[in-house]
Amino acid sequence: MSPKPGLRPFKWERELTFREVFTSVLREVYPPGSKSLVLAGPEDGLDSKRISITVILGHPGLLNQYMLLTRNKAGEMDDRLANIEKAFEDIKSDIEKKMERAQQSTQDYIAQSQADFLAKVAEMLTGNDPKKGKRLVIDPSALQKTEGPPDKTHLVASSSIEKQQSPQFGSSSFQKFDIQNNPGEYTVANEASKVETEMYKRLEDLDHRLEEKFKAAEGPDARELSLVPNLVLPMKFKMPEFEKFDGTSSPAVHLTMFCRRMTGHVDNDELLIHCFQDSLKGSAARWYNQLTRDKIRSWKDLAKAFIEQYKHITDIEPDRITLQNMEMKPNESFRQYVQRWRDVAAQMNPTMETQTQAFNHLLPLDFDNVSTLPDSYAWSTTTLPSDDPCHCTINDRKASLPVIDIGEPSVYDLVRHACEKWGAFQVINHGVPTSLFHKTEFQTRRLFALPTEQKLLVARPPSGVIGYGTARISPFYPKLMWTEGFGIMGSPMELARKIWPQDHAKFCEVMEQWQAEMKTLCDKIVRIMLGSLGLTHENDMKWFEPKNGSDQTQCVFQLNSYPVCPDPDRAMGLAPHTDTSLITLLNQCNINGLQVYQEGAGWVTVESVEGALVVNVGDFMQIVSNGKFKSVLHRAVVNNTCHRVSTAFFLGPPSDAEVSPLRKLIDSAHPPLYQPVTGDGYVQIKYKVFNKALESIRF
Ligand SMILES: O=C(O)CCC(=O)C(=O)O
Ligand SMILES: [Fe+2]
Repeated sequence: MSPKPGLRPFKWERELTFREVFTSVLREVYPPGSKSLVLAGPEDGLDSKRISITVILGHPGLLNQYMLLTRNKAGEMDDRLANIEKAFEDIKSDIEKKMERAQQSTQDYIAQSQADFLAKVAEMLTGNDPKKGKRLVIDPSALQKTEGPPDKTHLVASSSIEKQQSPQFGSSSFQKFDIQNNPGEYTVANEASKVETEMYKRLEDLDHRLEEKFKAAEGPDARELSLVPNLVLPMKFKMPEFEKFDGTSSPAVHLTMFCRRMTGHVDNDELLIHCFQDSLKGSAARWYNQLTRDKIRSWKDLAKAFIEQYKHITDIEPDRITLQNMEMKPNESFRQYVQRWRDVAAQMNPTMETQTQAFNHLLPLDFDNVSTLPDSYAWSTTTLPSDDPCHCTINDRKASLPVIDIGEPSVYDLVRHACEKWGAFQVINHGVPTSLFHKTEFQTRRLFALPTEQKLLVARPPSGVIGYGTARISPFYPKLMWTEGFGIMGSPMELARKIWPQDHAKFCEVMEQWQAEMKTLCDKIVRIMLGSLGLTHENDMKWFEPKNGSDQTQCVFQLNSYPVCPDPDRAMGLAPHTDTSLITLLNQCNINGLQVYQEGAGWVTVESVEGALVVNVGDFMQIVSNGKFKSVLHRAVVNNTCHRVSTAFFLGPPSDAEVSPLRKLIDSAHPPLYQPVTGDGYVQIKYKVFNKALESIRF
């Protein structure tokens, strides 16, 4: 409201208590000695909501038109204020007492309700008929004082200024008065009664809600909900920990894993049905919950319904190649990667490869903690394909792999002969320092002597080459191999730093030196091999020469470890394979284990010669030589006396180089035997068909 016309308004706005309204206005704004003042009523701008007061200093000529308050009048007001204050204090303390009582009643009631509720739940759980359980009881004495309509106390003030509103329920504003914009009279309600009424209402609500809850709990009979109401849990039965199925992996794999966990109870249909829900989560758990007894009468029914429900997932299961190609993401920890890999593997058809088997092909055994040969490592003749030469047990001791002195004048003939007959030979007098042999072996042993956990810090991904892991050929055989390996390409710095954060320099230095020596020696040997066929690097294998100063050949350096084996006759170090290289330089580190296969002779042990290196003809050399040189089939066996290590350096063509039989070796009598392939293309073929790769590109 606007002030009276003609008055000069003076506004003073601040939050006020009831007391302040009087004391401040009368004593401060109009101090003793003031002649007169005009105190505006609500109609003159008293804004009760904001507890503000507009005091209007009137023009002296107009003063008499308004109510005149003198100091005496102010004294009267003081007295009345004191009375009102006292009344207020009384009301307040009354309210507080009643509030306390009401609060106590509520607490008692809630405690009582909770006790009743728990009793009901206990009854339900123990199988007693919940309907006969205790009813929810409200202690009437606790609420006695709150019954009946709330009474009201009216305080009537003689001045419109004294109007006040009752404090808000639940607010902490008992000290504060609102001045209601309601002329005439003001009322202070009996707040205690209001509080109690409110409480009572809330308690009723609560009672109602609890009753509803009980009804819901009692509602459908627990027996109705169970698929197996008559289930009796076997004595001492403990629910196994299941891997939870969430509707996104293969249902068949899940069923298999579930049944494995339930070993010993697979004939107990009711138990299987009951436990199966524990192996589900999310939408799959919801699917289980809507099953009814008329549909699920046996475990078979449930398994069938489950497969039917999730069969679409089986249709899209990934194949093994998908798995092999799953790379570790840059920001992924190894454990996360393993989990992701397992998840994908779990979607594979179990007949193709079970999850566990699949992962075994990636992570080597913790050899230190195994004293007997696990079944998955036990090889027999039936483990190998029937057309595999491993079936042949002949070992002609008289035949042995040629040892060739590289400085000999007849080296070309010797090499040519060895490559044609054996696909391999041993080379001596090669110029690689003996001390480097020792250092390399030392660092190799140092690496493999580390605890498995530490080696797993640099685990090799399934389709990867570098890092620690099983033999890369492992997925092609049904049994696992007694070996662990570490792949390097170029500098091993990144991996070595993860293994030995402070102490990797020597390892890196030695491994790099060895690779450099091996590369030089490979070049020399390839020249001799090609030369023995009347060819040269420069003219016949242009891709072999460095382009723009950079060497494009692909070199992989593999460290192998074959720990002492408790049952070497039934174990396999490295199963038969040919190398995916032009040539391989192998250091047996003075312990026998390598065997090469020779037509008519069978598996021949390559006797370790101090300081010698084994040269294997690889698949690429067989292609470029148009089959003249044989890529040697070889394997590694294990022993029960000493921990064998070996190092293999594989020299390959640049990944984009076209590899095909060299032209000079082709004429009408010698047509090309192999289709051209790129370096990478052939590696992919090998990943798919393994030992049949050469055959698969044959014309
Ligand atoms: O350790 C051995 O003797 C054989 C190693 C081997 O053949 C390979 O790493 O490819
Ligand atoms: Fe090999």
